[in-house]
Amino acid sequence: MDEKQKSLLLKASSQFPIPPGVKFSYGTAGFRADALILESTVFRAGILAAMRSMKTRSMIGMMITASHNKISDNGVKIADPSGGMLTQQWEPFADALANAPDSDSLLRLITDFSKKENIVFDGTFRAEILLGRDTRPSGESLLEAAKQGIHSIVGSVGIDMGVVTTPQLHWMVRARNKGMKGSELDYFEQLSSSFRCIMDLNPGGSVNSVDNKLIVDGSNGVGGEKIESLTKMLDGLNIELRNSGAGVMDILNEGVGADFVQKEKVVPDGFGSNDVGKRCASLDGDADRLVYFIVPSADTNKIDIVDGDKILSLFALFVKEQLSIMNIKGSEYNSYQPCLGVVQTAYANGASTHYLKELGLAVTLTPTGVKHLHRKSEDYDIGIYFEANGHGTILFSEKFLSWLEDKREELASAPEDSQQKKAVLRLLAVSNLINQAVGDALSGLLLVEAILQYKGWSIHDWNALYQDLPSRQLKVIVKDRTAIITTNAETEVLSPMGIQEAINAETAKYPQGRSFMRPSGTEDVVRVYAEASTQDAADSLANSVAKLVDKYLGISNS
Ligand SMILES: CC(=O)N[C@H]1[C@@H](OP(=O)(O)O)O[C@H](CO)[C@@H](O)[C@@H]1O
Ligand SMILES: [Mg+2]
Repeated sequence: MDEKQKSLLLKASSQFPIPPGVKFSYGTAGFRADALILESTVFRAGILAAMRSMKTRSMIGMMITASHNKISDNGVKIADPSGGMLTQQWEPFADALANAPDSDSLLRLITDFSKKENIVFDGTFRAEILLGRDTRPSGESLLEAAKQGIHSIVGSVGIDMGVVTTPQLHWMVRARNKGMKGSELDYFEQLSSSFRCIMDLNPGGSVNSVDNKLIVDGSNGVGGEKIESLTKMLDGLNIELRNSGAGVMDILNEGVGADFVQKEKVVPDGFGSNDVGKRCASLDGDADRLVYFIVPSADTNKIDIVDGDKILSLFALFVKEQLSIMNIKGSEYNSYQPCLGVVQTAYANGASTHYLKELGLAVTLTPTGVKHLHRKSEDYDIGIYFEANGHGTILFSEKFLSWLEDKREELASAPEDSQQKKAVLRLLAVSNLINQAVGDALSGLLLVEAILQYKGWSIHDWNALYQDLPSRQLKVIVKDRTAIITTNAETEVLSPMGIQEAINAETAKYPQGRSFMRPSGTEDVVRVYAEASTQDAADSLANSVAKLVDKYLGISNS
């Protein structure tokens, strides 16, 4: 590194001292904290993004968001060239960078790491970073900090995409690195044209046969604004947007949004007795999560949640159906058997896992966090993953897509009503509609709507695929959650010794009982999950396990 680069880094970083007494960690969802203490972290993440761009010789993404967290929080995540999450191998460097106490130690870290990774700072490569932010007011000043970080590496440029959803930014990075057009308009065009294509292939054409009104809770965030732009380009879908964030009293994620709805299981603000029985959906604050819900009666504020597991089940059912239409016995299609796999975490409702296995699908569990689910899904020709909280997508392998393209050509002259041809065209359209970089509430919503239309199903028909087992989640504050070691996709505890046997003994007391504990990757708590055949039983099992956590690891336990 030459003297010019060194002094640029020293000078710029001295403008962004780290706040005293805070430890930052690039957890499951990037850096996240109160926005007031994040400037130095975002500045340093800008440096990291530029270095990642130099290392990969590709465009990198940087998204400023704290998703479903409170409006006063913010955060930053890096998108790798594929549009996916930053490689885990760089996470320790991200942590070290964010916590370096002063400019000199920061410079030393950068010098050492760049030597190890063979990154040469000679200004010859033009590192490019696509920048996006959600609607949080703190986003603007943090964006400036990010730019300063990027500019402190000679030859690096930041391209500001403005206010976008997290999945939009990831999509743009992926598209641009594939040499395709990657503006917001391109994103909307791709989603709307592939949606139209699937709808046109539906048995009744794009004319809607089921109740087509969908009410969307935009979480008072960026998703609402974007869904309005998208809806303008769509026919065959009637969306009523609520909680758009436009009103003076509308506070991001407060009493609204996918996280609130899925965790609290009560109606979000702006919904009520007039919505009984209607098809409703909630996005989260940065629109990478999607859940549906039904208000079952005017007498309660409770809702029936149609969560990520049910979205996964609907997608899996649809894809499986298309594969079996293509795979007519005795036809040439038998020669290649595409492998369809589904990926969940331990939080998936047991009834969903049972349903998917009954469908004959390969179901795998991974640890919590979409990076784990995403990576596992890449093992399949078609890998579908979802977290129960509504983050998920469908991944198509290059091999499978080129096989589908060949089939399309072969069937070009087949009659318009050829079922095989339609199935091929549908799956190709799904691969264009669904965001293959990360889970995306907008593209997920369009696919749900298109499939419901295809099947002629109401939200009630969909919800009846299986009935969720009653479940309960609790948080327990412990002395040191890093003392916990889990295994088997976090379903079992290895350390502290003895606790797993105690959990097993509790769980065995309950019909259809299942429970586990794990340290959260985003909060300083231990999460306890339990399910059983009745709500009372699930509550009681969760409480017993929480007591065990407290006994073995609690604050009072010295
Ligand atoms: C039970 C639960 O919902 N956990 C969430 C939560 O992780 P924790 O490690 O459980 O804090 O935040 C993650 C990031 O948003 C998300 O991927 C995950 O599903
Ligand atoms: Mg989110």
